[in-house]
Amino acid sequence: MGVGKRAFVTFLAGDGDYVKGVVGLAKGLRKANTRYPLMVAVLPDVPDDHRRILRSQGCIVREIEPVYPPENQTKFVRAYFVINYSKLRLWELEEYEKMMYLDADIQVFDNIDHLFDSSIGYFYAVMDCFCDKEWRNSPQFKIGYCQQCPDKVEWPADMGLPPPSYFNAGMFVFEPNLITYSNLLEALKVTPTTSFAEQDFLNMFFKDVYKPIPNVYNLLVAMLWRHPENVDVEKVKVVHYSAEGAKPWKYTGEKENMEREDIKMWVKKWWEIYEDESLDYENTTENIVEEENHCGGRGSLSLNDNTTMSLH
Ligand SMILES: O=c1ccn([C@@H]2O[C@H](COP(=O)(O)OP(=O)(O)O)[C@@H](O)[C@H]2O)c(=O)[nH]1
Ligand SMILES: OC[C@H]1O[C@H](O[C@@H]2[C@@H](O)[C@H](O)[C@@H](O)[C@H](O)[C@@H]2O)[C@H](O)[C@@H](O)[C@H]1O
Repeated sequence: MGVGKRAFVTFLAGDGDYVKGVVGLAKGLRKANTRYPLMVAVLPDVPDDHRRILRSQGCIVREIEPVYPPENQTKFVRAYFVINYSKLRLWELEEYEKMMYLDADIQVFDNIDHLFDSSIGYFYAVMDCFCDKEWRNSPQFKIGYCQQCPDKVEWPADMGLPPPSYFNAGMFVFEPNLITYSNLLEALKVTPTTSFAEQDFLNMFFKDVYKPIPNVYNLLVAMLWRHPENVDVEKVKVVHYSAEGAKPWKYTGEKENMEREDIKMWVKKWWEIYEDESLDYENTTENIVEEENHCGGRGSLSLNDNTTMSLH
């Protein structure tokens, strides 16, 4: 693996509007003064003009091949979740020692570079919630159990052990490694697909090395109404707009819970970053520094401590 090289990485598929999420994420990371670049792992169906937009925002654009699960009759909670198995390609990026994956519907409002210094050998992510109706076919939903409030409804002894801690796969800190990558692909071939697609698969695969981290690093907006007692809004660093109707770039406020004042506030904060031209890569100092360091085209910039971020 790459000695010391670190990067954020997100995933983009299709020619739709998730590209706006990635632009927002790139600008949010820049505003948070991260030291590390943002790579965008794109499927072949991401159009050239979207790739150009991402490069113009200083992102590293890397094409990956899709990963499909074995043929199966499972109905994913959302049909398009099948493309999310392509996240498994990220373990092939061995030129990086550590990477932090972020969904395109995530925004980083505070510097989280310190997460890259976590001990090696573990998989770091935030625990998910089982209360959304999308979990209605799960045993935990059927008895009203959620790991966010394990004492509210006790796990019945006759159902065996309670499920192990289960993470949301929209944000995680991991170490690319070709052996892990090969093991992931081999395991996928023999693992039946389930409702939450690659999120379920990754939870199964990394269950012995998964280390929960505080939800300030991936606040699922549904936590605001499902488990407000577990949320300290003042300390939130990362917001995950995963609830239905919460994607800021297509927010209308019409879906359930979207009329909440706190949702409106987080969507407004996302737009303030997205529309802030001073955060566009071409208007930032590192771009100027880069051009001073390199005659001609954009190369990789040797970061010094006071360099904010080089998205190149
Ligand atoms: O048409 C799509 C759908 C999903 N995604 C990527 O897959 C991630 C997971 O999908 P989504 O955000 O809809 O899942 P959620 O976190 O809302 O459950 C997105 O954040 C994007 O990075 C994408 O690029 N194009
Ligand atoms: O493909 C499975 C997806 O599973 C996760 O989303 C879910 C999860 O958060 C549930 O708990 C919610 O109920 C649901 O709304 C939401 O879509 C990840 O955020 C996403 O990146 C991706 O891995």
